[in-house]
Amino acid sequence: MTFEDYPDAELMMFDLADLLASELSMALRQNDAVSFCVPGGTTPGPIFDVLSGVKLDWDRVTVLPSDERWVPESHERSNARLIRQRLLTGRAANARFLPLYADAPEPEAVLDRLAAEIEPLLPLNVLLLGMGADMHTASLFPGADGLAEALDDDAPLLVPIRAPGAGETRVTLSARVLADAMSCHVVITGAEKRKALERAQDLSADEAPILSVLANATVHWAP
Ligand SMILES: O=C1O[C@H](COP(=O)(O)O)[C@@H](O)[C@H](O)[C@H]1O
Repeated sequence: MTFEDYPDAELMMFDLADLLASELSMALRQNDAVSFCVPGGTTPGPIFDVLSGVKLDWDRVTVLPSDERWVPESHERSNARLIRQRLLTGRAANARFLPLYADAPEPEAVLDRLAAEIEPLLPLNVLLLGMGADMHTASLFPGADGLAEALDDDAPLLVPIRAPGAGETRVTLSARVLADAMSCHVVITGAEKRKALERAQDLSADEAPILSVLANATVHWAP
């Protein structure tokens, strides 16, 4: 793991957006089509705001969430909603979006169809992740029903997750899909998450699922 700390969050968001834009640009020079996987939650909005205005061949980029809350896009907790509102606007409106939600009461009914759409995008070219203070990343929650399957080396691409701390049912890209990304960045803010990241080093991936992606990741932290 590489750790980058920044004096303040605003600076970090700009620098990280710039870094992601260069990685996307380099990937677009080497590939006809590029995948860009991004988190939801409360942290990445400012990065999306910057990236949405960057000049890139967005029409050759497929954006997909790292995980999704099983709610329609009209719901305020939908990760797709955040991504559409903050990233897929301005210049980035030309990107293709692959949602991880489909209109079904439970994800199991549509998982195979969603996974078939993800498969051609792998390995992910550029991956941005968040982390919760409970050491979850994407929707790999400690103690979740579905976590063991999602952490397995032979896991399916997409796994349903149900966890007390997660609110609604989730789907998440499995740990192996995230860990295989060509470039992985984790963005976190605040003292609580920094302590959680330090604590994770002494735990197992079951207890601290963030560990499953850290080997090849750069963690970006600001107070
Ligand atoms: O529930 C989620 O949480 C993580 C972390 O979110 P944050 O609000 O603490 O930044 C996020 O990365 C993930 O995509 C989301 O579904």
